Amino acid sequence: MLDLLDIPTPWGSPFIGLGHLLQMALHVSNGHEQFLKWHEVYGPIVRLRLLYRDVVIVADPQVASELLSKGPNECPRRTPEYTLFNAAHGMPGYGAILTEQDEERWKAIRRAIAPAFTLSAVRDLFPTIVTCYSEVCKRISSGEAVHYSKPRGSSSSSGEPEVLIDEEIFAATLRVLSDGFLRMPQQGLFDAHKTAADASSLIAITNTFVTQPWKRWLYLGMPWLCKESRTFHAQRRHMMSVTHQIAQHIESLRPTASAADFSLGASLSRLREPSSGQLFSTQALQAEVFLEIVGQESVPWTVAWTLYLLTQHPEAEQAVLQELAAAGLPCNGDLAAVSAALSMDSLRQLPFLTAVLHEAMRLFPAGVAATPRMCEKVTKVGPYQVPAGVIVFPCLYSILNYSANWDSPQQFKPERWQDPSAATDPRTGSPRFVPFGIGPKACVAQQLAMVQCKVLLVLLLSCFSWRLAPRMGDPQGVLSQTVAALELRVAQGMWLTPTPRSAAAQ
Ligand code: HEM
Repeated sequence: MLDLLDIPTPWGSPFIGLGHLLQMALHVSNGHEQFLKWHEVYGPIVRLRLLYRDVVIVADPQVASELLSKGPNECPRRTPEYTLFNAAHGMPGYGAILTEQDEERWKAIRRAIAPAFTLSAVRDLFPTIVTCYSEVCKRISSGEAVHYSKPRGSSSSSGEPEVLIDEEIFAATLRVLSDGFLRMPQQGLFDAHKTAADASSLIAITNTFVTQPWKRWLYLGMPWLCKESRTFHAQRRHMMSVTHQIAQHIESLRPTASAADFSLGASLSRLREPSSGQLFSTQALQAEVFLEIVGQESVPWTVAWTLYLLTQHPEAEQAVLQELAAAGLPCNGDLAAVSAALSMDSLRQLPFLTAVLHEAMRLFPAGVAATPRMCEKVTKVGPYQVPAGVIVFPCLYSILNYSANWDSPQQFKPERWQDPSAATDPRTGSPRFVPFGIGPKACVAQQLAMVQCKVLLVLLLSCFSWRLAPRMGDPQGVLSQTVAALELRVAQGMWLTPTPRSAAAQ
C-alpha cells in the first residue's frame, strides 16, 4: 500500500518548514479555488504541508464518501480548528453541534434535535415558512428593505433601488426559527435584522482566526485596541443577550414539554450532558442556539447565489416563470395569490426550478468549508495509508466542481439535472452532489433547507425580476469578491436590484 509521502503534492515554499503556507496565505479568503486548481493539476487526492500539519485534500466522490460515512475508513472527528468558532458565541468552554470535539456529546445533541427536522415536522411548519418569507417581499415592496447607493467608481447616485438580499433572507429565516421551530414569536423580543447582521459578521471574523491566528489575539486579547475589535465585542454582547433570551425560553418549556413533543425547543429543553446526566445549563443552551442560528445562513446564501445566476441567465429565468405559471403559481406580483397557492405539493411540480437550485448549489455550495476531519488512527485514503494526526479534507467545492467528476463543471447547465442519476458518480455510483455533506454529520436540516430555498425562490421570482445591483460591478467583480467563510459568500453581501413584476410587465 502507498503511504502519505506517495500522495502528489504541489511545489512547496522554498523556506524550510513553511510547506504550502505561503501559497495558502495568498488565498486566505478563496482557498477553495486554490484547492480546485491543485486538484486539476495533481489529481483527486493531494497532499499539503501547512507548517507542522499534513493536510490531504480530496475531490474523489468515492474516497470522500468512505471518509465521511460509517465504515472501516471513516474519519468522523471535526478538526480542533472548529472550536475557534466558539469564540463567536462568548460561552468559553462550551462546544455545540458543529464545533463539538467530544463525539458522545455530539451524538447526544444530534439525536435530540434530528426529529425536529423530519419532513413531517417541516410540513407542519410550512405555513409559518411561507408567512415569514412573504415578509421579505413585503419589505421590498414597501421600500423598507430598499437602499439607494452609488455605483462603483461613480460620484453620482444611480438612483437604482438595491436590496441586500442575503441579509433580508437571513433575518426572515431567523423568524422561521423563532416563530416556528422554537415556538417563540420574536416580535419585540429581538431584532431579527440586527441579529442576522451580527451573527454573520461574528462568523466571518472568527473564520479568519483559522488562517490568520494573530487576529484571534487581537480581537479576543485586546478588545480596546482597534475599532474592529470593539465592534466584534459589541456584536458578541448583543448575540449573547439574544441567545440568553432564547435559552431562557427553552428552559421555561421544561416543566410542560411532553416527551412526545419533538419540536426544536422541547428537544433542546430535554438535552442532558452525557458525562454528568445534568440538564444542559443556560450557557450550554446559548452556545447551541448560537450555532443553530449561524447554521441557517446557508439558506440565504444558497438563494442569493441562485438569484445571481438567474440574473446572468435570463433564458433560465423565463423557463422558471413558465413552470411556475403552469403549476398554478401566478407570476404577476400578486404576493397574496402566490402565497395562497404555495404548498408542499406545488413545490414538487417544479423540476426546472429544482434543477436551477441544484446547479447553483453545485457551483456555489454554501457549506463550502464544512468537512475537514482529523484522522484518529491510520486511515485509508483511496490507495494511500495516512497516519493518525493528519487532516483529511473532502472538499465539497472540489467534489462539486472538479473536471474529472462533471462534464463542463464551470458552466451553468440546469439541464444536466434532467438525468435522474446526475447526483451520483457514473464510475462508482458514489454521491457526487454533496452540498449538504455526506454521512452521519451531514446537514441535519437538509429537507427543511430545500423547502425553505424553494419557497423563497417562488416568492421572490413571482413578485420581482432581479438584476445585479450597480455597486456589485460586473459578474467578474462578484466572483473576485467571493469569500469562503463558514459559508461561500460575497464579501460585501449580495446586492440585487428588484423590479416589481406587475411594473415590469407594463
Ligand atoms: C441550503 C442550506 C444549507 C446547506 C447547503 C447546509 C450545509 C451543511 C453542511 C455542508 C454541513 C456540514 C456537514 C459535515 O460536517 O459533514 C451542515 C451541517 C449542519 N447544518 Fe446545514 N446546511 C443548510 C441549512 C441548514 C439549516 C436551515 C439548518 C438549521 C435549521 C442547518 C443546521 C445544520 C447543523 C445543526 C449542522 C451540524 C450537523 C452535525 O454536526 O451533526 N443547516 N450543513
